[in-house]
Amino acid sequence: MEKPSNPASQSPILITGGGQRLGLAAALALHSETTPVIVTYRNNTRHLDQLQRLGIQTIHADLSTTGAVLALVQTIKQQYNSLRAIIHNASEWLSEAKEQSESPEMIFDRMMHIHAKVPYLINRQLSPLLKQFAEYSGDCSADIIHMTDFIIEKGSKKHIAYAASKAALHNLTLSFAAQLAPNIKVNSIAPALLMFNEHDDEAYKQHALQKSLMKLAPGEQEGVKAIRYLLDSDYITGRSLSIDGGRHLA
Ligand SMILES: NC(=O)C1=CN([C@@H]2O[C@H](COP(=O)(O)OP(=O)(O)OC[C@H]3O[C@@H](n4cnc5c(N)ncnc54)[C@H](OP(=O)(O)O)[C@@H]3O)[C@@H](O)[C@H]2O)C=CC1
Ligand SMILES: Nc1nc2c(c(=O)[nH]1)N=C([C@H](O)[C@@H](O)CO)CN2
Repeated sequence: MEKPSNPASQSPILITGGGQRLGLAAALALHSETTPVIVTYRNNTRHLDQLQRLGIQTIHADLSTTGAVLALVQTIKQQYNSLRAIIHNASEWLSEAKEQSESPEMIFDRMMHIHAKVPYLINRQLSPLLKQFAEYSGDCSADIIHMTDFIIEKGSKKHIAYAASKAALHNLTLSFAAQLAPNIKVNSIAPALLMFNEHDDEAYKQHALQKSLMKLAPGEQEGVKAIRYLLDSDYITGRSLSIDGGRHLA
């Protein structure tokens, strides 16, 4: 693929893990002629056709190895001079409490890898492309957004490594924000419950809903609104945007 000749107007937003749920909704909401979206996906989902029909570039990338992360970075660098934003959305919610859960070593490594090492490597490798966007566009900064979680503030008995790895991701927000300013803003979005998973039963749902003041599962559009808010801002960097229904007060 040839690199675009008018880079400022064609600097894409890269979303990791965009084949379903929040990543998918963000890709559909943000993709436009002037700011195209690139989505990475691990497993094929029924939504990939829809993304491709809309002109959204889909790149297969199972990011569970360092080699695969570096291969993704190479693919992006070969095709683009600049990027408008990177949204680190790819995630797994592994629990130590499940009966047939993997070994603690495996859980810890997988959580730290996908939530901390992958964003760290991608940010280091691709920040020059984000900086390039800021330079082309004159007065706009580029963005890095880390999807974290409400529980980085209090930990989690059932998702210990997940919580630690999301806390590490928020710490990356602080370091990269300082390192990459003023060309690139770097922020976290920290949701509590956004949406349930298919296998969640009614008892779990009721229990989870009671944890916030708003008693809602607001859905992926609440995440999309937070992403838009940060992309639109000129002044927010090194911060965490909480979307948690007041869970800290419940
Ligand atoms: N949903 C919620 O209520 C909450 C979500 N969040 C955070 O918000 C973000 C979006 O949430 P949600 O949409 O539920 O996320 P999902 O659990 O649906 O995961 C998003 C994507 O990450 C991909 N992924 C996971 N591991 C890898 C890997 N090793 N390599 C490549 N891709 C991978 C998955 O791919 P595949 O389709 O192949 O599995 C999946 O499509 C996440 O970061 C999540 O932690 C935080 C708090 C609450
Ligand atoms: N990658 C994911 N992370 C999280 C999920 C999820 O489905 N995928 N779900 C949650 C829960 O909704 C939780 O916030 C409330 O039960 C957390 N993280």
